[in-house]
Amino acid sequence: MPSPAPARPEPAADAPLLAAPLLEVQDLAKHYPLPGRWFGMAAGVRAVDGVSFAIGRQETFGLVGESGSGKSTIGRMIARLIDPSGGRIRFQDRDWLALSGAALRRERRRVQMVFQSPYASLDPRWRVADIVAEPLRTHLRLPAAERRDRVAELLQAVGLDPAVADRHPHQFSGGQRQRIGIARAIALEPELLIADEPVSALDVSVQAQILALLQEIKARRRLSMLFISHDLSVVAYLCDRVGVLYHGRLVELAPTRALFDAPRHPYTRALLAAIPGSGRRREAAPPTAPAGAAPEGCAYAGRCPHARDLCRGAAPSLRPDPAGGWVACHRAGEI
Ligand SMILES: Nc1ncnc2c1ncn2[C@@H]1O[C@H](COP(=O)(O)OP(=O)(O)OP(=O)(O)O)[C@@H](O)[C@H]1O
Repeated sequence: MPSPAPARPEPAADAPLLAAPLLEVQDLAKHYPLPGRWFGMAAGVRAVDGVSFAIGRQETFGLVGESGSGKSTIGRMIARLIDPSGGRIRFQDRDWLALSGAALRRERRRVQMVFQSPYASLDPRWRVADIVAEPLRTHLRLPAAERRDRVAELLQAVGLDPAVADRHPHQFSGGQRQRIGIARAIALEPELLIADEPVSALDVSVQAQILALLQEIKARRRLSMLFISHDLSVVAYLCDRVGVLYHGRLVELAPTRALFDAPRHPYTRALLAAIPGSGRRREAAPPTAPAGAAPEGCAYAGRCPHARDLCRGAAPSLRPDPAGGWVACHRAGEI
């Protein structure tokens, strides 16, 4: 018999949503069964587990967490590249998960992704012009001459000379390739850009340039952005608010400044302390997200210096914090 899913805490009724958001994610989940086992949820990986947040118009929302915490899975579910196991996504007040077939193909242009690796995400056989023009051809069916003009415009918008349109990706540096990826992502004038670790494969020297480009494009085109990163210092530069993920769950969500000035969750504190030169005292071992099924209690209890029996027995839900953010910690009020 497949084992039943263990009881999960209900999300707080007043989960961190906004008055008139562009995107609203509620109780989102993605569970993967472990290979060779019965498909009982308890036996699988809870890659994402009951995540709720919203992104406002022209807001940049950061999702931060260690490798394996579920960041990319959330981004890919919002972009409709993979289907959730549960939960709801509303985009512009519409049921985003109800879209299928032609309607999905038509609507998904509103949400576009910039991927981590500018090496893997660009087909080496294609010319830059074809890479950037591809969404224009398939979604808008623009005639060739208009496509050429539009490609030139897009290359300029990302700081590239339109004369490079005839070259192939291998003729560019990593930073330039990421610019090409950004040009392709904005070609259809999306309303939400999902940037999944867009600078982590790049040399440190070019990371700042790409972040500045994303910031400029976001402001000029009045986009909203979901910015995914394992690096809190990068998130601090770009994001208005930040959600901290641990083991598939949001453990803290707050305006960026508040999160950095007064982190509430012990995991957020550990992440901040791990930033070189942060001057923060380390409270626990460097944070790494454990693989496998979450324990019944708080997933962070095993490495949390503040954990008590309560933390090991029941998972805390995300609750509003008097300081203005949201935190999922039984002891947030005491520590
Ligand atoms: N197709 C899949 N089948 C099984 N497990 C998966 C699959 N995709 C992701 N996972 C698991 O889901 C969890 C979350 O993965 P995800 O890639 O979303 O994390 P992440 O925070 O983006 O990490 P990274 O930065 O390393 O990509 C991980 O434990 C991962 O192994």
